[in-house]
Amino acid sequence: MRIRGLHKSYGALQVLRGVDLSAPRGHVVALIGSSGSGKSTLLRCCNLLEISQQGEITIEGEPVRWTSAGPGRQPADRAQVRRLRTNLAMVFQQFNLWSHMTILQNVMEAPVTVLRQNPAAVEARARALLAKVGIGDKADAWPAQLSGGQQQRAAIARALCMEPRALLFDEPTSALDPELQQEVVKVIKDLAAEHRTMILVTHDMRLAADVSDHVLFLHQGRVEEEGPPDQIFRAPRTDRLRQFLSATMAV
Ligand SMILES: Nc1ncnc2c1ncn2[C@@H]1O[C@H](COP(=O)(O)OP(=O)(O)OP(=O)(O)O)[C@@H](O)[C@H]1O
Repeated sequence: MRIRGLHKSYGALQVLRGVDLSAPRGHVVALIGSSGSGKSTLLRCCNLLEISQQGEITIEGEPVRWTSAGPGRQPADRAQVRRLRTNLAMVFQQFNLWSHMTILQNVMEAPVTVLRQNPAAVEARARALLAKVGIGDKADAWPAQLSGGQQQRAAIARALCMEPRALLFDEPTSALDPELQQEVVKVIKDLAAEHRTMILVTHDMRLAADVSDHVLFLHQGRVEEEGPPDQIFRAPRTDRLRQFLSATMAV
């Protein structure tokens, strides 16, 4: 995925002000920055959940086509949007599992109804993914019967079941108690070790340092500094990043 010169405003509020981002295949990119710096907005613009007003988005070599070049632009091709969204699975802070479906049904739902894949094949894949994230025994449970960490792992299995080209994580551990965060962190680390393409918004600097190949530090809608995690976390170049890290690490 490649983004060039992305701008996004909500009314008079300029949230993204010319952001570039590259997430080559097999790489993990972490987005860090203080609250309100535009991290989630950038992630949501990547998969067109939010529509940016300016800039280019290219996914798997395919540029998004727009109706016009102006601020009122919309994606021009609905089929393209569906295809691109299918290729970019998103994991949210609040899990967003469907409460009226079992865990297995949650994981199977999109591949069966959206991709129209064979239910028996999807079920086998879903069960394998639930086992992979360590909740193979919870297939027939309801979401409310699971801990937050188990629900988030189910949400990750659901994203993986779409066999996406890239995974987008929006603060996947923020809603969890510290002891439950670790089980989700382990799953994300395992996925990073498999060289999956991932973009990860996180407040957890240790997670960002452990799993990412590249880190973007956003400040007021701009990329203030970027680089490999060693540089970002051990040898920050800008005062803003130094201040951000010392404030974050002090918490
Ligand atoms: N739908 C929206 N309508 C209006 N303003 C919005 C909307 N979504 C986000 N914003 C504003 O855009 C700015 C950036 O928000 P965003 O959620 O992208 O920041 P963030 O860096 O992810 O913050 P956090 O770490 O707190 O989640 C904030 O000022 C926020 O209030």
